[in-house]
Amino acid sequence: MSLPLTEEQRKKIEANRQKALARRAEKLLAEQHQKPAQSKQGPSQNLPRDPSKSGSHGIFFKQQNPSSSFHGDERPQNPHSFPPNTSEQAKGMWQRPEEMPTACPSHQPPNQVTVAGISPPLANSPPGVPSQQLWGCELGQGHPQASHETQSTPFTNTTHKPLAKAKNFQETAASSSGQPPRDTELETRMARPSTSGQNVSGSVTPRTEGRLQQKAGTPPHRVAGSQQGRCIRNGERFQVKIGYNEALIAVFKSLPSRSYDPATKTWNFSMTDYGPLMKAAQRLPGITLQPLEGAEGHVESASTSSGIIAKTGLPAAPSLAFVKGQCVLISRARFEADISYSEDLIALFKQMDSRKYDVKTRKWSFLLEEYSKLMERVRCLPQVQLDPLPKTLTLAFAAQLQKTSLSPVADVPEADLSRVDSKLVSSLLPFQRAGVNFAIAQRGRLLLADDMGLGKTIQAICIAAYYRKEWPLLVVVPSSVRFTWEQAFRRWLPSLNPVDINVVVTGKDRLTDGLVNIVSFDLLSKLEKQLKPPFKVVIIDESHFLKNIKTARCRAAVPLLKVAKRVILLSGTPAMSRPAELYTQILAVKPTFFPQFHAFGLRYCGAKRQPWGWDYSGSSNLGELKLLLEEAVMLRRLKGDVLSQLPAKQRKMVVVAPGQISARTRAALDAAAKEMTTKDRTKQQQKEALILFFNRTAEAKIPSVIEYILDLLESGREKFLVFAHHKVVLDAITKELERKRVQHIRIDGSTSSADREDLCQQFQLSPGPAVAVLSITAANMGLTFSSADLVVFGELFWNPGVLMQAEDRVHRIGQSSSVSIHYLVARGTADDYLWPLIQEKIKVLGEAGLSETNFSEMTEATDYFYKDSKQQKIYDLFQKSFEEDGSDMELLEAAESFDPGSQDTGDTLDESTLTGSPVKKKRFEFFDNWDSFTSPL
Ligand SMILES: Nc1ncnc2c1ncn2[C@@H]1O[C@H](COP(=O)(O)OP(=O)(O)OP(=O)(O)O)[C@@H](O)[C@H]1O
Repeated sequence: MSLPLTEEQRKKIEANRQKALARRAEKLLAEQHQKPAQSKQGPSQNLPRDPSKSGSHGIFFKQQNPSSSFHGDERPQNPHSFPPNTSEQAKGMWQRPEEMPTACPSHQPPNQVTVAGISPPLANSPPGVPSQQLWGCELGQGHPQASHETQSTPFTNTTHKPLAKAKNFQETAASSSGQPPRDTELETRMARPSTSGQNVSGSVTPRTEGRLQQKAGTPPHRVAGSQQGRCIRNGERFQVKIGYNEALIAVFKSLPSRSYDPATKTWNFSMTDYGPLMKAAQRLPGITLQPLEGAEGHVESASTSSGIIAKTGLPAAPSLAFVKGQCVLISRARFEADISYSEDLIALFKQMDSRKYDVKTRKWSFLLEEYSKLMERVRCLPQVQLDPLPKTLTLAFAAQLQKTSLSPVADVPEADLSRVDSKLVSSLLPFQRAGVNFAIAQRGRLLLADDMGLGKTIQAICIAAYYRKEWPLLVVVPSSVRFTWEQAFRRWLPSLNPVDINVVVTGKDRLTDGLVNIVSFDLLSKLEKQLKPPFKVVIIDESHFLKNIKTARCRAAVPLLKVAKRVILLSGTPAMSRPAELYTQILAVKPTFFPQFHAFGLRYCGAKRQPWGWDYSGSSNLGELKLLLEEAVMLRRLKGDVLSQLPAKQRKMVVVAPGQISARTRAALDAAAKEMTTKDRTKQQQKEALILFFNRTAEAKIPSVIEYILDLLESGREKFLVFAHHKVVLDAITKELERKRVQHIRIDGSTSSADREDLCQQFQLSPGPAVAVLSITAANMGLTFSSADLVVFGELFWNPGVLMQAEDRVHRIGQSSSVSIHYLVARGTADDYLWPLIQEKIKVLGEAGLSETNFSEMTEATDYFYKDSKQQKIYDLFQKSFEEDGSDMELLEAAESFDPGSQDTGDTLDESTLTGSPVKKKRFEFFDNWDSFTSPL
């Protein structure tokens, strides 16, 4: 690591530089005098006035001596690329492409190096990233991982002071757009007959310099002493202090970056316009502009490159401007150079067969197969730093780079699924089959990011079943859907013996007891020790739960995923607000892509250094990130893409966790069930027992329902309806939503008709996340909530007609999407009887042609109801009770007035009941940060 230069050292270097410049000038002048004929003609007559014109004829012109003293660049030069011979300078200042070195010589003397690929001023680089030896072309070929590595090097370069200035100028120019803004009207007016844009797609607008030559349009001489002014640096811009001059003002107005400050009555410009302005000013009679301190090279460059012979009669010097930019992937086949203007660079670009110029973005792009060639040549341009594509990209797109694949979309072969249960395979929708093919082409490592409700579960089970020989399988899921997954395995893999499915319910259970082991995120981190030997096949549902690398769940899961052979991540919303959230999921699928977060952060999170450290909350190069993900990590289809393959309604039965029912509630439920089946009870007593059972079910389900709602919100579900029946359930849900500050409305029996309409509108128009908490009986008709496409039934209701009506609050005119309906069903509660009852009734209605809906076709677990004699009895009782006149009313009233706190069971719904076990409590604390991860900082 070098130390920064002292002031004294800097002065000495500058003095030596000046001496060298003077010597060089004298020498050249002497040579000019010795060749009067040639000097009469002037080198400019041997040179094309505008190198870009020549470029259009397929000739590449390259200045031979960028180390020429006159532009003030003291960087040592590559003698092979730029012969120091002065006669060469005079005659061969521009060179044909065939004369251009195609690669930088690798045998440079240590004191003669070019700086292509180096980020000056290296002294400004942020610390924290290992230093890299960057001198010399051959080092450029080594592709420092990405620009950030270069920038991050704590490196002090003793020869880069003026260059540092130039770099600063260019950084302004290379800001987000990469090119200075342009005045198209002016361009049309002032365009010279340049052919620089020929042979490219779109036309290249003439450069500012050319416009200014025409604008000024004056002979190249000056009227001495008329009007004097000077340029003053002002941050990233410069200001011109000079009295009024009409011609000069016209020049100012032609510059794209112009800005007039009425307070100081001065014009100021970005450094990109410095050269053109100085050049134009030199051509105005009577105007003398003192250049910016330390930027004399710009002036020389400006005058000489426009064909004006400097007083010394010396050949044109190259522009001192240091341009810096990066390569960015813009499609599977092409990359773009995101860099500001450089004459040499444009000439080089024009040598590429696949070049394209985009007039809108003003950027050049090329086929990936020309990437290596281009980069090799760019490395030989001393004043250009074009950062390469990250290595990860060149590996992911190796086929395109080597020209073995030019297909605009990836070719995914059809997988042989003969080893997977035919029931599953034949049920796959075409897009689901394509998803399985993609996963197998990716060797079982992918992020399946299909929109919600598109059937990620069935696809994941199919992919995992393809690798069945490598099982035991681990399935990590939010705790609210553990049992739904169990049911899905039973449904889709009939070949799997149900006893081989192990749902881990407590921290004492074994994680490896089954062939299929289903565990919640939270329990996984507790059972980490049981992960040896590691699982070879792992499914992670709602993988965005891993987005925060600091969480215990992430720390437990990521190492496991890195070593697993197959990793199937599922998420409808892999990132909700920023690319940083994707990092752990990418790491899990492709551990070698970005082993260090910093590299990912610099490229895709717009990383910025702040006084407190690095800020990775932004985003950058998102198009490229998407391409990389689609190529090698992620498959994502939106509902709209596959709508024609989807049913209008998709129902899902969600088995909610019985583990969340407290011991007291469980005892109360059992007592009520017993009461219903006890002999010699009167009808009234049985009915009372049924009401109690129903009420206790409501109470028992509250924590699971709330957890499920919060899981949905965390998963990015923006708007949905939650139907419940008991007041106590509706109250608990709204209370929790208030606590979490989630926007919501509530409509129940106490809501007036006028308010219902208002609330409905409020929900419909709400732009962000919103939940409508609705009473099944009071809000099942007359309301439209078509801005949502998901309905959750926290409770079941015995009348399927009412459920259908409730579902249709979203499934109605105005709804353009397929809607998802989730029924939350709790085992060991009244749901055991209500669910089959509902199915039975719907079946009957269907047979009578009164209902098109068949629940069992689109829901898991049709075998949910286990018919032993006791259960049958309760079921019959339910059926009878609900069919009798007036029963509904009695049950409804009982539900409305049910207050568990007033029951004589001593079982109250306090905070701890809601939040359940200590594990749950912790989980709820996690959700307290909900706001922070759903909205950008
Ligand atoms: N090919 C299919 N055949 C029958 N039912 C299907 C099929 N695909 C999906 N389903 C059903 O559609 C419903 C939604 O599927 P699933 O829960 O897997 O969606 P998802 O993509 O995981 O949604 P989310 O992101 O909301 O969890 C389920 O009830 C599922 O059984």
